[in-house]
Formats: sequence, structure tokens, C-alpha cells
Amino acid sequence: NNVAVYWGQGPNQDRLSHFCEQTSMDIINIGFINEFPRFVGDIPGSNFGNQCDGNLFEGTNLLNGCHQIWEDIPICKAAGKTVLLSIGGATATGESLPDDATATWFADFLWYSFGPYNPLIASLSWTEELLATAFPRPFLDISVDGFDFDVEHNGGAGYATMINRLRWHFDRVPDRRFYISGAPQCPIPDAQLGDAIANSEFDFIWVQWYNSNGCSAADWVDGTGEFNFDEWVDVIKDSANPDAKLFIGLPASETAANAGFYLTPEEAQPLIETYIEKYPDTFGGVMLWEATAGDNNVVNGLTYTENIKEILYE
Ligand SMILES: CNC(=O)NC(=N)Nc1ccccc1
Repeated sequence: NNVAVYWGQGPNQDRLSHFCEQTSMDIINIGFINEFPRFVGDIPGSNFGNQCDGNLFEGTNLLNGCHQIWEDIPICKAAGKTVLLSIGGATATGESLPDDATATWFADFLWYSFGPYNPLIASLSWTEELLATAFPRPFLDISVDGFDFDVEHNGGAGYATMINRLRWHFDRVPDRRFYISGAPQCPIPDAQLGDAIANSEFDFIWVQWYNSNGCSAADWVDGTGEFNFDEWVDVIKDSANPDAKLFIGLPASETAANAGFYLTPEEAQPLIETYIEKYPDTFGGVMLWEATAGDNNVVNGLTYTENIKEILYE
């Protein structure tokens, strides 16, 4: 079972290698591409908190100069981690795709800018003059292992088209695995990702079993509401990829989510063990929001992230 964490937001976070040196994390979602294209040719925007150096590619809101990230992804890969680039986030602007052409453009942009480097179609020294002929390379020639969809606003049109286009690109690199993941909220159907889950193939679904009343992990602990892992298993079984793995998403500290949704490790343990037992084939692990919060939340001498990894290993 795997631990997936989000990293990339916040004013005081350590660089990525600090987390990749730890054995408690297996999958790292780098967040976020937080500005979506409004039309074909429109360049998305990014935000990685205190990382990078404040520079943008000219004429865009896309961060340039993210040296900590392009230096550290190879360290993460050497440590056996899977590194995904996350699209959306709670503060994303313009999260909705106006039409399928823009969805296809967005997928192509992500692939050529953050996937395997192809010097015929991307430039390591991109300038606005190249807009019509080449893609920028924010992480230089370093490729991510896939894309995570943390879409939290404005509806789900176009994401299935985007993911199917990404899958088309993945299939053209047969000797390497790429992944698609999503972070829906726990109410079913999820307005943002429900359509994509039904109509395009995900490898991992990490449900945010926090910040929503009535279906949260805290509801399971309190005996209130209806923690709906079982129903999410059915959603996956009825989806375009019935073999997708389902992760329990949890806040990594008291303040990492809205008040009342945090579970201590001892509260999380029986929940995790119940659903490992019940769904050994579909259960994929735990997702934590988010890396820095988990690192700073020391419980019984271990970080929260280490506590969760220990529960999964037992
Ligand atoms: C996987 N994405 C998230 O977990 N987003 C998230 N936790 N956003 C957020 C919403 C409200 C308060 C704090 C964070």
C-alpha cells in the first residue's frame, strides 16, 4: 500500500528532495497548474508556493526557473518515487474547460511541456516569439510520471477529453509507465470529476475524505454521517477503469484542512485497517494533504506521514 502526498504549496515548505529522502512517501503530487487555458493556444499558469525564483515565462503566468524542482525530481526518481504534476488546487482560477478543443490543447501542453522532452516540439529556452511553434519546458528536460486532477470548482466538462488525450500520448511511449490520478471530494457524484472518472481511465483515485460533512473520515470516527468508501468502490467498479486503486485521503495535521476533519494516527488506524481488510484488491493506500503539514506534525516521535506509513505496513 502506498502513501501519496501533495507538495508545492505554502510559504515555508522544504524543497522536494527533503521529502524524497524519506521512505514514508511513495507518490508525490506537485501542485499546482492553477490557471487553466481559456482557449486553444492560451498558456496555463502555475504556482509552487515558495519554490522557483519568482520569474515567469514572458507573457504568461507560467513559472520559469523552478530550479529546486528540476534538480530534485531526479533525486525522487532515484529514490523510487512516482512524481505527478497536479492540475487545479483549491485556489485555482478559471477551472473549467470551455470546449473539447481547449481540453485537447491543455493535454498537449501538459504532455509536451512536462512529459518526455522532445526537442523537435519544445524549447529549453522558450520565449514568447516561439509561442506558435514550440512548448516551454518549466522543468527543463525532466519528465513527470503523469498528471493528477485536483479539480475543485466550476464543473467537469472536458476532463475526460483531456485524460483520453493524455492516454493517447502515453500509449505512444510504450517503454514507460505514466499515470493519471484524481482527488474528488467525498460526496457522490463529484461535480468536477464524476464525468471524467466514468469516461476516462484513472490509475489512482484519492478521495478527499475531509472538508465535506456527512461522508468524511471524521464522520466514521464520530459515528455520524456516512463514510462512503464502499460507495466509492462501486463508482470505480462502474468507471472506465474498474482496476483503479482507491486511496483514503486525510488531512496531515489539525490545520491542514477545515476544523474538525483531522484524525489522529490512533483514530485513523482502525479506519485504514477496516478498508484494507474489506477491499484488498481495490484499496491503494492513503493520500495526505499535505507533505509539509505531515512533516511538522510529530506524533509519538514520528511524523504524521511516518505514522500512516507504519499503519499501512502492519
Ligand atoms: C487534494 N486537494 C486538497 O486536499 N485540497 C485542499 N485540501 N484544499 C483545502 C481546502 C480548504 C482548506 C485547506 C485546503
